[in-house]
Amino acid sequence: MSCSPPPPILRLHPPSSISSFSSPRRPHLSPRTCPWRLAAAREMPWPHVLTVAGSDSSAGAGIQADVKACAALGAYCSSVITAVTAQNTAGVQGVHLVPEELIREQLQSVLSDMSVDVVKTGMLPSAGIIKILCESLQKFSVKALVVDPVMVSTSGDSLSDPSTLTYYRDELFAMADIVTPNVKEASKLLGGVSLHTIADMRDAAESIYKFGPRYVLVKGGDMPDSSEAIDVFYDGKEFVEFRGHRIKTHNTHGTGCTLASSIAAELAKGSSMLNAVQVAKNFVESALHHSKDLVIGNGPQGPFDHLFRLKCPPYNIGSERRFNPDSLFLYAVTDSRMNKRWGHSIEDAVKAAIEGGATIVQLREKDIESRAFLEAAKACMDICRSSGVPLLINDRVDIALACNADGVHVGQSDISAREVRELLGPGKIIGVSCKTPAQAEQAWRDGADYLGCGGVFPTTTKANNPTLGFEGLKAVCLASKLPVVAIGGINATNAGSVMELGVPNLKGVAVVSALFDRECVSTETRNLRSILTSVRCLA
Ligand SMILES: Cc1ncc(COP(=O)(O)OP(=O)(O)O)c(N)n1
Ligand SMILES: Cc1ncsc1CCOP(=O)(O)O
Ligand SMILES: [Mg+2]
Repeated sequence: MSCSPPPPILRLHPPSSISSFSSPRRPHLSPRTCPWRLAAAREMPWPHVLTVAGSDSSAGAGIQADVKACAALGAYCSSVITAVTAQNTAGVQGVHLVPEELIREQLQSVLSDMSVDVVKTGMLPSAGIIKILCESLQKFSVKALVVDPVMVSTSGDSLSDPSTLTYYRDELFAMADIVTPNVKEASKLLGGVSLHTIADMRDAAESIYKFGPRYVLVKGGDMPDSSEAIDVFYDGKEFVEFRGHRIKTHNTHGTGCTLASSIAAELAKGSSMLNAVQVAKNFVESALHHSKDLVIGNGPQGPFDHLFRLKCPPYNIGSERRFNPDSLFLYAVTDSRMNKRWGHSIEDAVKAAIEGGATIVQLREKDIESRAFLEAAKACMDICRSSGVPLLINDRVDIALACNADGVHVGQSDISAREVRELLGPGKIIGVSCKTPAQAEQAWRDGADYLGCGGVFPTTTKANNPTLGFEGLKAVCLASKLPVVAIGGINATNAGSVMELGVPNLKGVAVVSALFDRECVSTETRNLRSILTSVRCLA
């Protein structure tokens, strides 16, 4: 690892340059002085995040992003403003620090009165401000502390004094539940090491963990040359890689603040840390995807729309896991007969497929009793959640409900997609097998998220299944706006030719025997993935 050059230092106006407005002092409210408010809080508690951060005049990042993200995820967000920045889509033009006494006062006002669940920190520009925050956190206990060590803006401008480094490392991190540096911030925290690989990110997470937080998330969104945005999560024992799709957009201003405040919102709602990070990643990815074409400002980096769900079809509102059609890229569909043949458990087979790069998994277990199926499905859900890979259940809505799977895949002779939607609710993924344009039209009307189309080639995995060939596949794709995954007889020899059809809504291939009727599932999956990736790169 080599050292990277320091970012440019921006002028930070000293606190003395700000005139502080003095108002007549009123006592801080407490349940004792205001008992009727405690009764109201008991009736309807609202998950509450307090953000301690800087104001961003362009409203893409900072306090403004935190308030919008929490609102979108259903948490109340109060704010303690540490600095006022002048910035736009071109960068940061100025920074004024709020006087320390007023920061202390804001903290006291909110924490003494408002039953804060989680504190999330953003821009903490001076060592004095970090000290005041630590004192307040010692005085008022909260459920969790999320520290986003904002030091450099995405435009490369410095947002904190170098003296804060020691206070972050020695004081604040020890109180934090999670610390969420990006690679530049991780590098700064660790004295300038440069991070180029996932292995470097793991090392950095381990080193930052030693400063005392319970969890570390090193964000890899800035790592170059990858179709995936990989974040490394570390709990002191194990690493989890959160893989997201890299959205092609210039509207990324405020992603770090949004991710951290979304984690805080989910924790305030009662999530586990791993689940909070997963929901936050999905939320940011969806917001970026929905804001790809926004034009706000003339600079190189625009804001995105935190409230994108207000514009989504009703069945998507409130869903925690939005379906990303790109996840159909390499769809692994299990088969217990094949697993038995090779002595694999369902869990081991799913683990191996994910290790090899499967982007979505379906449990298609035709010969298994319900109780055993549910046990396996629950174990597979844990495996898939911790890798950020969606898990669907074939045919069995009851099993999907019982294990809280991400969705269900049904065919023409199964329960209809409309009824599945009724049962599963708005946030789940529903796939429907279609062989004709008329079936594709019906699936869309019924609220399906994607179509499975095949058999494209002859297969022995599914009996009496007519072969459609490329013509049948293309006819279904062209008849629908829904994303399509091709299935049936697809293997390493012919997968490339399927993707080379170049139909825009054909998003990937679903495969059973070429992955699972094999000794080494991870090797077969890895091989197929690299074939698909090379076709995509050429397209
Ligand atoms: C991705 C995908 N596409 C198609 C199918 C086939 O579903 P169906 O027609 O219901 O047949 P069975 O799989 O239930 O035998 C699928 N499972 N997955
Ligand atoms: C479930 C299904 N639906 C259409 S073809 C098929 C079987 C695909 O299995 P394989 O990938 O082994 O050909
Ligand atoms: Mg079926």
